[in-house]
Formats: sequence, C-alpha cells, structure tokens
Amino acid sequence: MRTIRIAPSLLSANFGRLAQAAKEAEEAGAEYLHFDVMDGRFVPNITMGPAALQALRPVSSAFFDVHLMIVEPERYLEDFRRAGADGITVHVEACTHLQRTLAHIRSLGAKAGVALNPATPPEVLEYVLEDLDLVLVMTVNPGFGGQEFLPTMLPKIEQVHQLVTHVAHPIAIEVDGGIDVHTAPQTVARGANVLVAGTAIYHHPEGVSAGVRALRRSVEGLR
Ligand SMILES: O=C(CO)[C@H](O)[C@H](O)COP(=O)(O)O
Ligand SMILES: [Fe+2]
Repeated sequence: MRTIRIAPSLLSANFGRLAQAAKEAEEAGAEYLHFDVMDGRFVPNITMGPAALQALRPVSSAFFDVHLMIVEPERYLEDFRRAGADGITVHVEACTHLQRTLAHIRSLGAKAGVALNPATPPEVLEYVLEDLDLVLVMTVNPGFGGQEFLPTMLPKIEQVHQLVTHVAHPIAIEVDGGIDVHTAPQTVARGANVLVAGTAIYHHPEGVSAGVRALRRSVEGLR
C-alpha cells in the first residue's frame, strides 16, 4: 500500500492566526504544510515570503513544502531554505535553466520539486528525472485558492506516474488545486501520493481536524 501524505495549504487559512492554523493541521495528522508563494508576476496574486516560514518553523515539525509561483525562483532558494523549507518546488514555466535550479535546491539539502501548469505537457520532465524528488501536477491554473478541479488533469497524473515509475530513486507525485473528498480519490487512483488542500481543510464546516480526517478517509484503501 502506498503512503499518502496530506499537505494543507495555508493560503486558505486565516493569515491573522497562521501559527494556530499550522498547529491544528499537524495535530490532525497532516505530514506536510504547503506554502503558496506568489509574486504578482508569475501569477496575479501576492502572498507570503520566507519570513512566514521562519515565524512558523519553531511551532511546527511538519515537512515545509514550498510552492514557488514566482519568476526567477533561483534568486530566492537560499532564503527559503534558511527560513525552514524542507522541499522547494519551482514552476518549469518560470525556469530558464531547470536542471541547474533543481541541482541548486538539492545542494542546499532540500528536496527538489517541479510544478507543471495545466497546459504544460509532462514530457518536459524527461531529461530532469534524475534531478527531482517531486512532481507537482497543478489541477487548477495557479494563483488562487478555491478554484474548481480540472478533470482533464487526470490522464496527465497517469502519464507522470508512468514517467517516474522507472526512476531508481523515489519521486513523489503531488496534486494541487480543487482537491477534496471527491477529487482526491480520482487523483490517487492515477498515482498521486501527496494531496494539497486549502479550501477542503481550512474551510471545512466542522474545522481543520475534520477536514484532514475526511480527506484521509476518502483515499483509504486505494492503491
Ligand atoms: O497553489 C495553489 C494555488 O495556486 C494552492 O495550493 C491551491 O489552490 C490550494 O487551494 P485549494 O485547495 O482551495 O484549491
Ligand atoms: Fe500550491
């Protein structure tokens, strides 16, 4: 049975009480904490920087999973690693020298991830498979929480699964955008094993803990 990890996205939490939001998610059993970093250029929205990670690092031992939706991400890798990032994911669409950027992330001691926008085909990964630890398949167009899951991404998850399955080291497949109890099982059935969820966890009517547990239950028993 594969291990499925849950990555609550702080983007949907109350920014006035991020520490509480991080603690609640971890206490509910979430292994990852997902940080959506947006610069107003790669995506229209502006969110948080390394200072947010640094402030939360002492209150959480979860895996800090940083999703950089910024242009020239190579300029900020050290800052995010120093602030407490365990994994750093860059968008292939934002990197001129993707292999170099991934090698740089690993040289800092962090896991290296590549994110693909919905319109980006998985073939772009072909020559960097040895250099990455995680592929993030965006299941919405990046920029905002609360968007509707794109079912056209399901075959892409399967294609990514095919690509990574023969690589000698483990490569995680993360899905991000519109993930809830209905869409999560569909992605896991196609090979996803890290589930990012903002709205489904932080806006769950019965609270964060119920949100994490419901998501976990929805994928129980799936391979
Ligand atoms: O990267 C993101 C948006 O660009 C977020 O991680 C994602 O949208 C999570 O929010 P939700 O679960 O509400 O869709
Ligand atoms: Fe994200």
